[in-house]
Amino acid sequence: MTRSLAPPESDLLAEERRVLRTLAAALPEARYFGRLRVRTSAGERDVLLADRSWLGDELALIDWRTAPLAEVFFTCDVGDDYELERDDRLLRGVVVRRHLVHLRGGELVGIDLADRRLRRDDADRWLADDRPGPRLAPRPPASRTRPLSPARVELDPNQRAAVELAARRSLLVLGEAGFGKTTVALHRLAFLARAAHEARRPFRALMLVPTPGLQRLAVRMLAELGVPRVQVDTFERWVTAQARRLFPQLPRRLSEHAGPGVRTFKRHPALRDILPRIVAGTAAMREAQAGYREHATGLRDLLLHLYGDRELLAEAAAAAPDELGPAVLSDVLAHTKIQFSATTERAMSHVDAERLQTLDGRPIDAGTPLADADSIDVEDFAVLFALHRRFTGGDRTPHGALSHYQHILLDEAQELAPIELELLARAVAPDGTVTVAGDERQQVDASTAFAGWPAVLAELGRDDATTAALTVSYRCPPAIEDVARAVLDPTRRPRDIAHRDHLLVTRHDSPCHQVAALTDALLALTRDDPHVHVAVVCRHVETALALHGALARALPARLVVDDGEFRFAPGIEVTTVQDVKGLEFDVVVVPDLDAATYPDRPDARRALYVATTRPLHRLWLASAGPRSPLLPAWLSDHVREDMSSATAPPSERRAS
Ligand SMILES: Nc1ncnc2c1ncn2[C@@H]1O[C@H](COP(=O)(O)OP(=O)(O)OP(=O)(O)O)[C@@H](O)[C@H]1O
Repeated sequence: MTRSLAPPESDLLAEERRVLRTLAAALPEARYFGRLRVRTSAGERDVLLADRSWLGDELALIDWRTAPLAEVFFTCDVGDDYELERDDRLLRGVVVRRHLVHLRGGELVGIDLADRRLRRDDADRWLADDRPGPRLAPRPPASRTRPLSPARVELDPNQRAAVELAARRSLLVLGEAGFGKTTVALHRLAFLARAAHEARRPFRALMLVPTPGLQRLAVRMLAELGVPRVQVDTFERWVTAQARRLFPQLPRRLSEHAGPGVRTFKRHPALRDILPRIVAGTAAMREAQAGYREHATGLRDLLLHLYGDRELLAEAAAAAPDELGPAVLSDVLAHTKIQFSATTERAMSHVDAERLQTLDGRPIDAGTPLADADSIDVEDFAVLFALHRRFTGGDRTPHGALSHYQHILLDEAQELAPIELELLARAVAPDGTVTVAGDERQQVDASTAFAGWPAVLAELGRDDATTAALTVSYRCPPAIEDVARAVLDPTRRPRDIAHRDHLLVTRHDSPCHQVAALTDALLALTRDDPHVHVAVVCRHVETALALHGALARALPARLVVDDGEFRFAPGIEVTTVQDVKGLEFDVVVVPDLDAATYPDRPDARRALYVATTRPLHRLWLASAGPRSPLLPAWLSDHVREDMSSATAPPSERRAS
């Protein structure tokens, strides 16, 4: 309902205008997002939420991201008592006012109270709307039961045919997100394990997934399916263990500070093309052998010849100039130089070991550019196996042989590089088979150059694999699926925008406004639907860290980045696109749908596709600032705009 302002609301408006005038007089460029008035034993005072701190005679700005009083703003309502610990003192008070403000061109255009918005309309009148902030509709009680575990679902005929394919055949499982690829692949594994058991054949299986989160989920599902003795790992962990066993002389330290170009180069097919040059011996290798150079040609030194030889790198880069530009080569050369320098501990091995630790007990190089000295990259292991194979014709060393499996299941296989697939092909036992599950639309590792499924099968030596294309969607409601498909293909029209409850699209005046809206909406949702599992999925780790810091002041939100420690249970988890591959949640919030985070580029489309295809029930797309061009055009009418972006101030409208 919209109405004129009641007298107390008019008083509040006048008060807010005074605050704004006072601030403008003291700091003409300053802006603020909200006001908190507290009463303490020293009297009442106002603080303004801004993006910096400042203390004036009558007003104080506090940084909304870090100030302790900002926590009071996000966690308390008007009338609430609060207590803050600061410098061993307890600060107590009562919240007297708490509201967000909307400014445009320095003019006040709106004030958001807990249950109302005061706003200036097109004719310059101030009105009050009974409008709470954006809300996610709770799931209907009937759909609150946990979805069936993939281990317990009734397979459809298409899925069953794939699962029960003759045991000697390899399988490629394709389909859009949520069509049951992982489900089919796991059931296939169970089917093969049973068949081997019945035939009294040995059955050793390996399942590789891209993230620790999916690894944990897969382990659970395999236990539910009753499949014993399957090793589930990420490729990185598996290859590290294999390399450590077969090449124990390699450096123990894994690098932590390689530039982004290093991973791209080391996983790129063009790198493989120059390996024969190392096998034949480069000029530098011949000089080393002749004793003119310091380095011998031990296995690891081959990496120095491979990555430290500018001419050889340039030769590889010439084959893929778009992906392996000068920045990539500089990253590789600089990183190689550091990796092959001695650590300070080694260079100063004559000094007492204890004196080579920092005060907090860390190695003296930690946190310095030398931190990666004498280290190896996880990507080097596949390269070393490839070199070793090219030199010796096999995968055996004096320390053992590459492990072999009767079955290898590769989930999310679109992320694997050719040199990794080449190694995995050799890990399949002579009578073994492979299941490959994947979706090229979900390829998000920026260092992978995906060359298509025929190329993947060829690398694995499985051109004869049977392809199962899954066609039934099981995870996302149609309204969400339509959004996800249109993210990939903007010409796709929605089948169904009737189910509005499934979707919420908002744009906020600032990150502070956005955090306030997310906090309020998630608190309301978890109150109405206590068993809901929510993921806030950011594209970048830095955003996840910052947003978690802001949300965790008011909500029991957990941060899950890199370690895959999802609870798979009710709660709120702040995470990244990379971490949620293959997973699903009741509700997904994409909080960074802005133009800088999701520009009109294929990699951004794929990342957004992954994020938008995780929800079982609700999807909230939110942004502060210019909206991403990837938001489907037909959704524009459904965006709930914050004040300033929706209403130009009268002065601007008159001018235009
Ligand atoms: N036949 C089925 N009946 C009911 N539910 C199913 C069926 N097959 C799969 N599901 C459910 O669909 C959801 C998605 O399945 P799954 O994770 O296997 O899909 P996916 O294709 O691997 O997805 P992604 O590409 O996102 O990894 C899961 O909740 C799973 O339990």
